Amino acid sequence: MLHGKNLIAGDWRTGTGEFRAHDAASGNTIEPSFQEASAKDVADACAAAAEAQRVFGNLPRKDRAAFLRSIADKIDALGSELTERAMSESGLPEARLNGERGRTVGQLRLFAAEVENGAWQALRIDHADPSKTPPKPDLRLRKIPLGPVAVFGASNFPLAFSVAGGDTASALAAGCCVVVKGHPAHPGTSEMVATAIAEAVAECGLPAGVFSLLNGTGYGLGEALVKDPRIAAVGFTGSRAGGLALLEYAAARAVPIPVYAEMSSINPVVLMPARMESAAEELAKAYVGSLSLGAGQFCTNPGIVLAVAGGALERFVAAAADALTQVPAQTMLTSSIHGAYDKGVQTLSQQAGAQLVGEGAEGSGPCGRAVVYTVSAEAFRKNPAFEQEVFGPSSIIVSCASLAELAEILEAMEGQLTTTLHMEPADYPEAAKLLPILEERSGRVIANAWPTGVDVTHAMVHGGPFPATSDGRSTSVGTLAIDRFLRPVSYQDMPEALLPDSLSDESASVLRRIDGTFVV
Ligand SMILES: NC(=O)C1=CN([C@@H]2O[C@H](COP(=O)(O)OP(=O)(O)OC[C@H]3O[C@@H](n4cnc5c(N)ncnc54)[C@H](OP(=O)(O)O)[C@@H]3O)[C@@H](O)[C@H]2O)C=CC1
Ligand SMILES: O=C(O)CCC(=O)C(=O)O
Repeated sequence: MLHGKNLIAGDWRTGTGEFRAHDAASGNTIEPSFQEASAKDVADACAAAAEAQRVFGNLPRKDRAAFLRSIADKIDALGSELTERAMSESGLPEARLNGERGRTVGQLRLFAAEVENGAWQALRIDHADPSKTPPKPDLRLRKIPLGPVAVFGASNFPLAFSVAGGDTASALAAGCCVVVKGHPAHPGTSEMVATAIAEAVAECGLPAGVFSLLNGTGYGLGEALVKDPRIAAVGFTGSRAGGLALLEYAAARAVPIPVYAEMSSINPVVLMPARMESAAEELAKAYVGSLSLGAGQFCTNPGIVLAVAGGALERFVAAAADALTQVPAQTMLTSSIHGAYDKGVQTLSQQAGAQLVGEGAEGSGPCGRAVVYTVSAEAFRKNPAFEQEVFGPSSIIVSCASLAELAEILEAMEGQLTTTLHMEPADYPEAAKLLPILEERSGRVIANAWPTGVDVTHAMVHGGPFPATSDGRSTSVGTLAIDRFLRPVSYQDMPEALLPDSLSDESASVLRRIDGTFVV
C-alpha cells in the first residue's frame, strides 16, 4: 500500500504540497497523491546523512556487502507489484521492467562482491628509507568515501538508474550515505524501492541517515539538495539542461563539489565499406531494432549512422525504410518527453537537406513514432541542429563522399557515450585510422554490435567526454563507478597502532602496491 510520504532517515513524513503520478499510456492520474518534500526535509535528510556518514563510511567491508545484498533481496521480495507499478508509471513493457529489475539487483550484488574484494581502496605502501637524502618517509595510501551523495533518479530507467540504481549502488558501495531526489514520473516505484532500502538499513543495524528519499516536482528541491553543505557529490542521468544546472549549483557553493552527470549523446555508428557490401540489409534491420528499442528512450540510442555513398548505402537505406514499417508506435515515458520528441522530430524534418527515409506506425496518445532521415555530409557539417540529441526513436543517416570526409565529421563531433564500427577484415586498415578519433570522442568503442544495452561488469565504461557526461574520467555503470565517490588519503609516518587495518604491514588479504610492486 503506497502512502506518498517522503523518507527522511527512517521516518516517513508528510510534506508541504501534493502531486500525482500519471499512467503513462492513458495520461490519467493514479493513486495515491505524493507529498512534496519541504526545505526542512532536505536539510534534515542531509543532516542525518552527515551524522551517519562516519559510522557507515567505516563499516567493515563484509558488513557493507551484506547491506547491499540485503537491499537486493528486499527488492526481489517486492514481487510483481513493483513491476506493475513501474509499468503504469513509465509505460515500459513487463519484460523490459523484469529485465531491469534483474539488472538492478544484479548490480547491487556485483557491488557487494566488489566491496568485499577491496581492490577499490587502491592500497599502496611505500616503506621508509632513512638512508636516502633527504630521508624517505613511510607513506601509506587508501581511498575513503567522499561523504553523503545526492542521487537524481532518471525517468528512463525507473529501476536500474533510479532509487536503487547504479549511482546509489556505487555510492553505498563506496561507503557514502545517499539522499535520493526521486523522479516525479515514477514516485510509486520510488517509494516501493525506498521501503526495501529502509528495511535493509534497519535489518543491518545501520544508522537511519544512511538513506533518504525526497519527492517533488520543482527544480527548487534539486537545487536545495545540491547546495546543501553536507552533500559531497552528485550523481545524475537526464537532460543536458538539467545536468548543466546541477553543475552550476555545485560550482556556486562555498565548497564546490563534483557532479557526475550523464547527459546527451547521439552515439555515432560507422558502417565500413566491405561490411556494407556484404551485409547492408542485415545491418539495416538491426539498426532499426536498436533505434526503436524501448521507444528509443536510451542515452545509447544510435542517433547518427555514417557511411560512404554508393550502392551499398542505397541498399541499407531501402532496407531501413522497409524495417521501419514494422515498428509499432510505443508509449513514451511522460507526456512532456513525448512532446519534446515530437518537437525535436519536427525541427529535424525542417532542416535543409533532411530527407525522410521512413517512419514506423503512428500511434494515438503519447506514443513515439520511429523515424529516420538521411542527409548529405555537406548539409550535416553546415548545420549543428543535426547533432542535437532527439530523445526517442529517431536517427539520421549521413551519406559521406569518402572515408576521409566521414573521418572529418567524426573529428568535429561532440563527446559521446559510445562510438561503433561495423566492419570485416577487409575494413581493418581503414578502421585502424578511425580508431584514435573514436577513442578521443567516446567512452566505449564498439565493434559489430549496436550501442543500446549496457553490460554491468568490471570493464564497462558508460561515460565519455562532455556533453556525454560532465566528467569524462568516470563511468556510471560497472564496478569502476565506485571510484567517483572516493578520494585518496595518504598517511605519512603514522604509528602502526593508528593505521587503518588495511594498511598495516600484516594485512594481506587485499591487493596492494607495496614499494611499487602489486602484492596480494
Ligand atoms: N540522455 C539521457 O540519458 C536522457 C535524456 N533525457 C532528456 O531529458 C528530457 C526530460 O526528461 P527528464 O528525465 O525529466 O530529465 P530532466 O533532466 O529534465 O530531469 C531529471 C531530474 O533532474 C531534475 N532537474 C532537471 N532540471 C533541473 C534544474 N534546473 N534544477 C534542479 N533540478 C533539475 C528534475 O526535477 P523535476 O522533474 O522534479 O523538475 C528531475 O528530477 C527528455 O526529453 C530527454 O531529452 C531524459 C532521460 C535520459
Ligand atoms: O543502454 C543502457 O542500458 C543504459 C542507457 C542509459 O544509461 C540511459 O539511457 O540513460
